Amino acid sequence: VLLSSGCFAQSDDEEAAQIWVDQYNQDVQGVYFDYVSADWTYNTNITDHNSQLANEKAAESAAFDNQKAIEANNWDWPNFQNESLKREFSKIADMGYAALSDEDFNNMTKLNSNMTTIYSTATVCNKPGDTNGTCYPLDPDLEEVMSSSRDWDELVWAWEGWRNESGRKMPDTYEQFAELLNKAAVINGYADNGEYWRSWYESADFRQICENLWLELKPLYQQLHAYVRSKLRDIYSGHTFPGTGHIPAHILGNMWAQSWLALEQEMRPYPNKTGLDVTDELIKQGYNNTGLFLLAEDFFVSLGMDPMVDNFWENSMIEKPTDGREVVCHASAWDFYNGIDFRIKQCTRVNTEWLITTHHEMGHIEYFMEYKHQPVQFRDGANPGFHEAIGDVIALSVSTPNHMESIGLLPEGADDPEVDMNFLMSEALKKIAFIPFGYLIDQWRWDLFGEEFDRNNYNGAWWDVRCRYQGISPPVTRSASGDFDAGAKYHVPANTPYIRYFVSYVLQYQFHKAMCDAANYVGPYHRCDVYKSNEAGDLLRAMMETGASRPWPEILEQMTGSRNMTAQPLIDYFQPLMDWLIEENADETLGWDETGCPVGSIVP
Ligand SMILES: C[C@H](N[C@H](C(=O)O)[C@@H]1CCCN1C(=O)[C@@H](N)CC(=O)O)C(=O)N1CCC[C@H]1C(=O)O
Ligand SMILES: [Zn+2]
Repeated sequence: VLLSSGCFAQSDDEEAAQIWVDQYNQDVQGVYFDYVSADWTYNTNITDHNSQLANEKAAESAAFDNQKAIEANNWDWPNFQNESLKREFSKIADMGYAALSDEDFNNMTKLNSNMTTIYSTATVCNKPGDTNGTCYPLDPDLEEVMSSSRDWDELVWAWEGWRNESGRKMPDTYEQFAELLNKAAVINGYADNGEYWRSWYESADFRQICENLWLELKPLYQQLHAYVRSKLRDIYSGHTFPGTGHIPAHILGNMWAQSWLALEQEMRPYPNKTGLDVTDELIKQGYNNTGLFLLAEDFFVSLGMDPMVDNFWENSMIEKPTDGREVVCHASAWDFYNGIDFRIKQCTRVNTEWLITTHHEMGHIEYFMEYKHQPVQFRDGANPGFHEAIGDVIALSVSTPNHMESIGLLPEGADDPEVDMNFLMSEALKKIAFIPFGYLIDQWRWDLFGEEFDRNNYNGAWWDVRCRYQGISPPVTRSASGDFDAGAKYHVPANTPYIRYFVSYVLQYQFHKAMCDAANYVGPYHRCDVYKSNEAGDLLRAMMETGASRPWPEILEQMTGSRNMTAQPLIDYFQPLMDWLIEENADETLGWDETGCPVGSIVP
């Protein structure tokens, strides 16, 4: 509003503001649809041309966001009476990376796609015993070696080779990239990009809240770590483990040691009873990739959620293409912001792990569909951890012995207490093993953005948190500056924040408990299966449809009665296993040297 004095006063006309934002919500959907479509084309067909088109569309989308942020600030929205309108304006005004100049923004997206292309097309050659010079991609070949090989040297080949072909090619690019992320954050009034990312949790002491949750969960992790380390010492009796108590990172069944589920058979408390690895059953029963999706869809529909829409089946990429195209195999779920197009892109294989991942990705799709009526700025998780928890909370019911038996994937023994303990162990190998990993990635990134260490110690600082929090260590010497092992994990080159998974692993047990209580379930929570429960479904859907329209503590309270994240439901869920582990570990030395990595494992 131009005053007679020639100054601009911010308008407090909320009706005019509502009219403006209604128009914004019409216009923004087309802009975001174009950008997401171009990004989809690049992700499902990696070429320079498609990368360039996606970057151009990203720039157009950013220019739109930038323009709308400026227009939004014509209003005195911080003083709006209408809370929802104020919240919508605050999100439009916080323009993120669109604050950068065109040149900086284009440079940032180019650096980002360069690193994502390196990650998604890297291959490792010279496999021990190979004579034909074959080179292997991460997905599925190297991941298969990491989960099924028990040959120390073959595991070292895959573990070290992957890091050298992916992360090691990125640190200088990442340094420039981080500078641009920080530059945008500072323009928007944050100290650095880490503070910008943490702002999405709307909690002043978010970092402390996470540290407290980690400290609450650490005893459980240490018990599992001690048990698994003892078993691995037997399996790899010919090799020496560090005297500091760290576990060599390459023998935990996963390229990043973030899930130890691949060790389920060797870690089973009652080896002569069935475990919960249903891979063989899935294959025996002729499941194909689509079958895994239909299994997941059936559960969501049983809770009153929508089935996958037609164009989901037509346009999703559910397996690795065989026509020679290079694709970003890392699984992801896509919202095209038009309320119609929703897709999953993954290189599915028929096994237990992919059954879980398919539930995870479909959880995102169901959330997209539940909040599609919301204004675009509210089409998000209540906080990012909520989005990561939907699929997983469903998987907690699906994975139970009873449910597996009911869908014919567990031949027998669902009510056997020893099978129950085997089940809890397999859950712990997935969920408890993950906790420090989910926590540490952004501890490192927040400190990098906060310039707590410089380029010469990118990898030194990475291994510091890996050794201290996860109690693992590199199986071969790594360079503090020449290597960049963080870049060997998708989310770092792809620039996806990670603390959301740590938050999700806490929240999903709060959700599970609330849903089981709503379903009037009686018994231990680890045996609860909310399949077909209208009450559980109504509770979850009521939370999902609110999207990001209100502060997450209000939405959490509406669903669980608590405004805070609490680790108690997770701890209660695993209590029977914790008791068993304490007994089993009576003669074990718990933990590891938490001052850092074993001497000599990290060199300058
Ligand atoms: C396999 C899964 N892929 C992510 C996910 O589904 O979260 C992908 C890639 C990054 C974001 N993303 C999305 O799909 C988003 N569009 C979802 C949204 O809309 O917020 C993943 O990375 N996971 C699952 C367990 C832990 C972690 C890992 O594997 O380390
Ligand atoms: Zn996710």
